[in-house]
Amino acid sequence: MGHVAGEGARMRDLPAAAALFDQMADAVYLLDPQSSHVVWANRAAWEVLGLTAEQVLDHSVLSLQMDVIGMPQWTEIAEVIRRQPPYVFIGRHRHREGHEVPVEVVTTCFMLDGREYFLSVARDVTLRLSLEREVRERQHQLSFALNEAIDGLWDWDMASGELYFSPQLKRMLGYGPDEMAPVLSTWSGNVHPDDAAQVMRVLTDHLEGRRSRYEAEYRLRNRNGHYLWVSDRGRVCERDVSGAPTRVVGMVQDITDQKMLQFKLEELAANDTLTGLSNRRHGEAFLDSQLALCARVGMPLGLCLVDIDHFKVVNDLHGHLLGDRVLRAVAQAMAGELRRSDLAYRWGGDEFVVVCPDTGLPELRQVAEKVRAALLAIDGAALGLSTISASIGVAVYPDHGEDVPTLMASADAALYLAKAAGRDRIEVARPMDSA
Ligand SMILES: Nc1nc2c(ncn2[C@@H]2O[C@H](COP(=O)(O)OP(=O)(O)OP(=O)(O)O)[C@@H](O)[C@H]2O)c(=O)[nH]1
Repeated sequence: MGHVAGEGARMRDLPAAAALFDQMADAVYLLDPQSSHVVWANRAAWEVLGLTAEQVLDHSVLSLQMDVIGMPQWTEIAEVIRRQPPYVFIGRHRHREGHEVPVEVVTTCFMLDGREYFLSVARDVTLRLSLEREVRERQHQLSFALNEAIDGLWDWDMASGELYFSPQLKRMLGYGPDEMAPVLSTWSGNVHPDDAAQVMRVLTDHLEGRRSRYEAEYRLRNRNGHYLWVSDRGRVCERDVSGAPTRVVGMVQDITDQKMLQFKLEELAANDTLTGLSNRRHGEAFLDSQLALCARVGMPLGLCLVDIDHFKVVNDLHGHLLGDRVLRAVAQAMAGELRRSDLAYRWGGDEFVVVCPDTGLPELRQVAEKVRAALLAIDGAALGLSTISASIGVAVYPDHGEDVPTLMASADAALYLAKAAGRDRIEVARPMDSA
C-alpha cells in the first residue's frame, strides 16, 4: 500500500490490490482521520450508496453517514477509534435516492509512511436487522403464549430431568410463579391415583413409539387439594442420535367445566354412554314404575344383579380401553338374551341390573342362566383374554323384598354369596323371613 500515502492517493496506483478489494461484498473505505475525507473506496462502497466512484472520493464521510452530524462529533469518534480499535458501530448510510442503508461499520486505525489512516469496512445489515426484528416479534408472541394463553405449557428435558411449568399452568393449579419444583414428581404426584396408571401407560406408549402422541384426560390436584379435570397433550420434540426421546413438550387445558357438563348430560340422558344400555337413573325409574305396576296387578317381578368376575384384573393387566370393550361386549351379550318387556341397565362400574316384570323365580333362574351362558360365550380370545364370566344374584318381588331398596339389597346379598362360593354362578336370595 506504499503508494497510498500521498495526499489524495488512489488505489488505482495499485491495480491488483484494488481489483481484489473490488471483489468484496462489504464496502471498504480508506479515510483521512483529520479531514474525515474518503481517500479511497472499493466498488461495493459506492454501489451501496448509488454513487459513482468519483462522487465518493474526496467527500467527507460525514456526507455519507447519517448518524455523524458534524466535525466535532467526528473528532470525538476519531479519538475513540484511536484508543480502542477495532471500533464497531451500527449506523445508517444515505443512499443517493434518499433511503437509508443500515450498516455495521468496523474501523481500524493504522500508520503508513508517517501518516495516519482509518480503514472502515461497512457491511449492509438490512437482512440481519430484519431477521432480528422477526425473532424479537416471535419472542413476544412466544412469551405472550407462555404467559397469557389459556392453556398451560410444560417442557420436559429428560436428560436433566427438569420439567418446566409455564406461569399459566401454575396459575391454573393455584400456584405462584416460584412454586412447583420443576421435576416430574411435582406433576405425577398430583395425578389422581385412579387415573395415574392409565396416564403413565399412555405416556410410556408414546415415549416408546407405540403411540404417535401423548394424549390423556385425567384429574390433577390443585394447590387446595381439589381435583381439576384436565386434557393433557404432548409430543416428543427432540431425540438423541440413537432415537431415544430427550425432550417432550405439551399443553394442559382445564376441562373441569366441560366434564361437569358432560357428567350432568350423561346423568340426564337415558343411556349409559359406554355400553348403550339404559343408565342407572333411567333403569331405577323403570324398576320403580314396574314394581308399582306388578304390585297393583299382583304379578311377580324378577331382578338379577350381574357383576363381572375379576374385572379389575382386566383393567390392570390390559388397560381401561380393553376393559371398556369387555363392558360393551357383556352389555351386548346380556341384552341379546332379554325379552322386550325386560330391561338391563348399567348400575355402575362392572355391575348390571336386569329387571324382568311378570317373572317369577323359576323363569328368572332361566333368564340368569341364559345371561351367564351368553357371557361365557363371548369370544374372549378376540379381545386377547380368556373367558369372561359373571356372578349373578337374583331376587324376586314379593318373596325377597316388597320395595326397591329391599329387593336390591336381597339381590346384592345373593351376589355376595355367588362371589364367595367361587364366582361364575347364580345364587338366589334368601327368603325374607330367613334373612
Ligand atoms: N374399563 C372400565 N373399568 C371400570 C369402569 N367402571 C369401573 N371400572 C373398574 O371395574 C373394576 C371393578 O372391580 P371390582 O368389581 O371391585 O372387582 P373385580 O375385579 O370385578 O372382582 P370381583 O367382582 O370380586 O370378581 C375396578 O377396577 C374399576 O376401576 C369403566 O367404565 N370402564
